[in-house]
Amino acid sequence: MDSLSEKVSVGLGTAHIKLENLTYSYPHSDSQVLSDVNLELKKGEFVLLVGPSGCGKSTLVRCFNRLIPEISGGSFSGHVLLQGKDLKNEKIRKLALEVGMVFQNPETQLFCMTVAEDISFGPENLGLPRAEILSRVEKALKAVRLEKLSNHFIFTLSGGEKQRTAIGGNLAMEPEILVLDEPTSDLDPTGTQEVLELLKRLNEEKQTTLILIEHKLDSVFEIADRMLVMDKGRFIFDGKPFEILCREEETLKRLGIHPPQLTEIAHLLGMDSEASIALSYENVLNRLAKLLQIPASQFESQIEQKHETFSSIEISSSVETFSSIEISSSVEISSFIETSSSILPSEENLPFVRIENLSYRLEDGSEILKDINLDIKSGEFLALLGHNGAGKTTLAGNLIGFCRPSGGRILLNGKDIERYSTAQLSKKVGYLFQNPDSQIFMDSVFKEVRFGLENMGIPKKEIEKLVNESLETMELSAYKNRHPHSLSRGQRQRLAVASILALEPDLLVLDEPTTGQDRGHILKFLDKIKELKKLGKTVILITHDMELVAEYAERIVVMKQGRVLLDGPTAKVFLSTDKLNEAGIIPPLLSRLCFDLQKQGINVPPILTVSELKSFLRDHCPELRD
Ligand SMILES: Nc1ncnc2c1ncn2[C@@H]1O[C@H](COP(=O)(O)OP(=O)(O)OP(=O)(O)O)[C@@H](O)[C@H]1O
Ligand SMILES: Nc1ncnc2c1ncn2[C@@H]1O[C@H](COP(=O)(O)OP(=O)(O)OP(=O)(O)O)[C@@H](O)[C@H]1O
Repeated sequence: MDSLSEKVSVGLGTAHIKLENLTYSYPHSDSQVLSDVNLELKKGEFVLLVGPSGCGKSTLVRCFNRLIPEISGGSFSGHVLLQGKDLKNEKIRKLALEVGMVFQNPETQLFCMTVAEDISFGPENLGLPRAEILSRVEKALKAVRLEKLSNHFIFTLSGGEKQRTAIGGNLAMEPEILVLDEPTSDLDPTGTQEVLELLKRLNEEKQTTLILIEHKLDSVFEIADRMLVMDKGRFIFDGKPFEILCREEETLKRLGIHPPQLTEIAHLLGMDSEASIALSYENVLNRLAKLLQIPASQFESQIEQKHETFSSIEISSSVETFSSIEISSSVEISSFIETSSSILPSEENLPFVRIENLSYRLEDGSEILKDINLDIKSGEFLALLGHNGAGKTTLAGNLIGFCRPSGGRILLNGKDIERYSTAQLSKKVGYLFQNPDSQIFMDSVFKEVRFGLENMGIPKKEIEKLVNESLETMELSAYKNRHPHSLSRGQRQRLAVASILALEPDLLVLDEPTTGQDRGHILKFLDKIKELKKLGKTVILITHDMELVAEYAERIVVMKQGRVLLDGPTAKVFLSTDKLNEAGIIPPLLSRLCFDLQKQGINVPPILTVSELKSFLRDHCPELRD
């Protein structure tokens, strides 16, 4: 046992969960996914499990209820003990009642017809009295805000609504141990905050032992007691989250695990070395306010500069927009438009995409999309945001011709999309499904990427080259002969992205493409998308990750209950906090800081990224220059 494993295995009293020398390989595979893992978790601990995509996190937690090796097969050695009891003779059915598990893909665990039936399934299996079952279901529905959808059919739910149902089902079981594998990946920011607060309460009030796997550390590092970092099937760090994040920043970044913005900013301000100051939003805000007591005049020129760049994006819809923003063209954006318009000649000078009075109704008459009007230019990078169930995926479905509008129309290059054949449309528009498993269907990684290209009539040699390039970009070359379903969730997501990227369509509609990815892979992938944008490709990114929106999108469209609520340049939209709140969106940390500084009369320009903050502070705070 190495020194780190020794440290990890030290615990007090009887461990709630104990792993002894756990080693595991999947069937038909020589490589060990878990290598001699030792761990003790105490009752009531709240543990954050992080690590790069494919390092073995999901594999590890599946050993806690014997899904591995019972269901998966493979070569397993070592022991898993639950309160001292070795699980090797336990039945999965029984363990499922003791160890709750929210899986990465909610669809794998929802099997009843309606939301309420699914949530009551667990308590019914516990043999509880009817009144207790009903009370638990009611509480769980409330906790995950699904009261209004309790009788809805599971298959009609949006991605986030399914994730909420899966979490609700586990809450209703009230297990002593709850494992959550990226439970908030499909939730809107408000939903994410609610679920995390709920977990914290569960942990404090019921002493539930929690193991939370997350790639996005911003909201979770403050609430967990302990952080375990995995790489290549073993633990490499174990300790208090904030300490690890500060002490091991370089190693973590190399692994693709990026520190939360709050710790990055605290580091920038030198606060991490001051033991007397707790790391909190308020303390960071106060420190910035103190540093930035600068006369307003110094900022005016900067604000103007920012607005010039922002104003380059035309605001098109009839919905509420930011009238204060002038509409003119910036050099950078207009050059994209020139490039793209020479590639994609548009009829009658129309924008690349025009959505006119679009509505979409279900058979029962309920209106999912209401009077949507949007113009999207070639080369724009637009983020489509909104609460779970707002209608984002439905709008995407209309754009790609999966759903037929009930009213209005969509023009692509000036031509109604109904006049395109499916083949023509699929060459122009690439759609990445919210759930990668909905689009993966070949039996090897290579064939999966090749499939779309073959249908485009490209010569064989050229296809091979394009497939290899695409796999290389998404760091999947090592897996090219593997069956896609033997990949980790993050790897499958990257495969789905690789298949779309290889086709280089004019319009890329990416429905939550970053789910299940570590930060390192996300940034590489979005940098690639940025390159495509420079070639005039248009990008619509549906996401709940506001930091990425701040970093990459020029324009934001916010939807609320089937309508467009806001439409404008990124920095401006993020300062519209009240409206965003209505749509379940919490602006990224830096926008919130700017907003709160402005409220204190400090005239900062809208800052969206840590590097923008860095250069701003370098210019205005001489004491921070080193
Ligand atoms: N059924 C399988 N057969 C073979 N290899 C598998 C199988 N399932 C997973 N693997 C491999 O095991 C490794 C660990 O996968 P796992 O799902 O545990 O990773 P992870 O850390 O949870 O990743 P992510 O963050 O992407 O979800 C990956 O390299 C994956 O390709
Ligand atoms: N066939 C259907 N029957 C009933 N309701 C439906 C159907 N299809 C979609 N809906 C409802 O329409 C609403 C919009 O769904 P959509 O998937 O477009 O939302 P979304 O904004 O993409 O959500 P998320 O962020 O959770 O993915 C949801 O409330 C969903 O339950």
